[in-house]
Amino acid sequence: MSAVSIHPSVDNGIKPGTDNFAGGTLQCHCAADKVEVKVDAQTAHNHACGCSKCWKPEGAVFSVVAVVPRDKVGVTAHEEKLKIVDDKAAIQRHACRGCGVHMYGRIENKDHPFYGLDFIHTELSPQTGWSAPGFAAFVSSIIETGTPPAKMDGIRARLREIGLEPYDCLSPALMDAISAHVAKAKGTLSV
Ligand SMILES: N[C@@H](CCC(=O)N[C@@H](CS)C(=O)NCC(=O)O)C(=O)O
Ligand SMILES: [Zn+2]
Ligand SMILES: [Zn+2]
Repeated sequence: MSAVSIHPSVDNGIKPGTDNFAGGTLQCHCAADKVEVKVDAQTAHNHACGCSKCWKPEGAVFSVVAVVPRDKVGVTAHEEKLKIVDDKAAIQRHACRGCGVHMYGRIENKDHPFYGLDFIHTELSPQTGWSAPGFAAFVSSIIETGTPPAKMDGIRARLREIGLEPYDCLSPALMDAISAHVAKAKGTLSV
């Protein structure tokens, strides 16, 4: 039996990012009039996401998604093709009307723990050197998009094998950052 497929960019091994990499462009999948986004920064917290809302390439079970400061992200071509997938979601995903690819996800709520960061998929970039994914988030959520629960043990084992520790929410470091943000707002944060 062939190995469980997670996402084409990690199924054959994960390539580390390049030191001093400073960004590049993202292009949608349209054959012509591609939406193009310029990102003037290396990504952080790159990870596989199993949630139903993040964009995945055809056939992939997981999305691969990272963050960059929002002021480092700009649309450089065919912005008119973009639409917000769900303007009620915390992350407003700007998708191409032509091909459906999500070009960037933006948080407009200034009180959100991740306000200031945009979510991007670096597989849309012709450049190499972007940071590599380091963990898998929202793993149990793949059941919501059709993965049989009986396959979950095998999928978690495969994620560990390729170095992506599986979590059913975010990684401990990010969950701690969220709780610290909440504690600070409540005045209960200890240092
Ligand atoms: N089980 C849900 C989880 C959705 C979810 O909470 N996704 C996370 C990871 S991207 C999130 O932060 N979502 C905020 C948003 O989509 O605005 C699903 O699969 O739809
Ligand atoms: Zn497109
Ligand atoms: Zn997600």
